[in-house]
Amino acid sequence: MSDPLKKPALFRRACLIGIGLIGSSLARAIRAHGLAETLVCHSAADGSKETAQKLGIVDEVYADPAEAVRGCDLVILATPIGANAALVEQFGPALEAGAIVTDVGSVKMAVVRDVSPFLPDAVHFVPGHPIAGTEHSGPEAGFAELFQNRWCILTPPTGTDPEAVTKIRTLWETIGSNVDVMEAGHHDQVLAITSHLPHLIAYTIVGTADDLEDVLKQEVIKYSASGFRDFTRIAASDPTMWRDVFLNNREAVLEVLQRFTEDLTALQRAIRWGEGETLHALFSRTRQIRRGIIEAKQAYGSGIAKFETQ
Ligand SMILES: NC(=O)c1ccc[n+]([C@@H]2O[C@H](COP(=O)([O-])OP(=O)(O)OC[C@H]3O[C@@H](n4cnc5c(N)ncnc54)[C@H](O)[C@@H]3O)[C@@H](O)[C@H]2O)c1
Ligand SMILES: O=C(O)C(=O)C[C@]1(C(=O)O)C=C[C@@H](O)C=C1
Repeated sequence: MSDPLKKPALFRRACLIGIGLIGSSLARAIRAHGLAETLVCHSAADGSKETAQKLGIVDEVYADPAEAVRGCDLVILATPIGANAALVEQFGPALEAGAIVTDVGSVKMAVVRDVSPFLPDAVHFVPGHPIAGTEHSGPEAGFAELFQNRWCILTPPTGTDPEAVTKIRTLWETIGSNVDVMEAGHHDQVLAITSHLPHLIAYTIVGTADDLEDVLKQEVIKYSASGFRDFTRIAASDPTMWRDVFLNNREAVLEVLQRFTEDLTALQRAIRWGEGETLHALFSRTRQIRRGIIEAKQAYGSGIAKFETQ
């Protein structure tokens, strides 16, 4: 018999579209906090959904996305952003009135552009982006604690039902995230410099090292227990996900890349002409910035600083 005193779950039936690193971490966290009575998923025919079922992190798996979302009051898109439009076109007509659709994509303007046209009027769309991840992919790489003490940014378009936004905020806060709400275009500009450009630099530097002559390449591998190793971790991130990020945040990335290239050229000049003061002044400024970030993270109680200062 069901317990009459038991609080109902935040969602009756939730569906994950995509059950890789982020989708499976969410599935585990939703399960751990009892946020959905039933949890189902659809994913590409790459073995993800079968693995998720074997891991016991979802109740049901579906090969057809429209079948997966039927009867759900929450649908979470956790696929590479280039896959969104075709998927929502398929499952949009099967969504029930009042359902909330959200996502975890690393770019927000393009997601709103791709998803909104295929959603029925009676469905609420609350785009989201957890600022948490690793270089690993797939359902086995996920873990329930991934979002603890991390930011999640929501970018609801003007006019979005406030109750739907509150429910998605509650979902993220329950699994341990700090939530901020901002406009999608602003999100894309901020993430272009804090996440997308660093990944582009990591992909470039590792590619450049790999293009060196054989002897040098051996040394790179041998001595990579230093700063270079951190770049190789980032450069191991999922190629499909990151291709889609750069293709879908083109303007903002090109803008910061332009400024970065100018600053790099100025540094190149300072090195060429022996301008030690210029170099010292920049390095002192950036050292202060790093210390400020660590202090701010400690103030927010984030676990990030703990790992980064080791
Ligand atoms: N990896 C990160 O660090 C990170 C962090 C925050 C947000 N994100 C965002 O999360 C999303 C998922 O990234 P991830 O790291 O979990 O990737 P992942 O590769 O680990 O998982 C992707 C999942 O999507 C499924 N998929 C791919 N194409 C599909 C299609 N056409 N139809 C149905 N399913 C499909 C795959 O089967 C897999 O289950 C991306 O939009 C990414 O921008 C990633
Ligand atoms: O820690 C990592 O591996 C990440 O790259 C995570 C990271 C980031 O750049 O901070 C990557 C992409 C996201 O959209 C959000 C988080």
